[in-house]
Amino acid sequence: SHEPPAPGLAITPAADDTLYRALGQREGIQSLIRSFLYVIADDPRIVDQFAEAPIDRLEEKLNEMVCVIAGGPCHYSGDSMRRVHRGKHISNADFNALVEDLIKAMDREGIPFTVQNTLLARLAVFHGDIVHR
Ligand code: HEM
Repeated sequence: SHEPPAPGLAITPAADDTLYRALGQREGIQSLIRSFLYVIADDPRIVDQFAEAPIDRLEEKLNEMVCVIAGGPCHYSGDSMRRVHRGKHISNADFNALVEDLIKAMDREGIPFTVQNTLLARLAVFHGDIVHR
């Protein structure tokens, strides 16, 4: 019999809420995630990989995840990054495309460069749980 796979990196709260406030709290994050999903929907490099994804759930879980890692008063109720992306054969190119889409969405939302980089750094730690799983 097999052991269940390790869940991967936990989605843990930030030490303080600086990033959460810089992103415009719950409303700012909601607006960002909405823009992000529109940019992905318009990206021929990766949109097909989301064809069967439950978009309402994805939107909710992305909101929760970004809120938590930004230090906001939220709870992440989704699955681990390793579990949710397992078997999807996501490549580095896919990952980079998604990061570019997030940057485009952050630009549209008027999020300053330094704030963008802080969020990207906190998401980058999940690369190993998402790519080639
Ligand atoms: C930093 C990068 C990423 C983050 C933070 C992220 C985050 C998430 C989250 C929070 C969910 C929802 C989890 C749940 O429903 O419990 C999800 C689902 C999903 N992600 Fe990602 N993701 C990333 C990269 C990618 C990439 C590069 C792809 C493919 C190009 C991808 C494809 C998907 C798909 C298809 C789902 C839906 C899974 C399903 O329920 O069928 N993700 N992701």
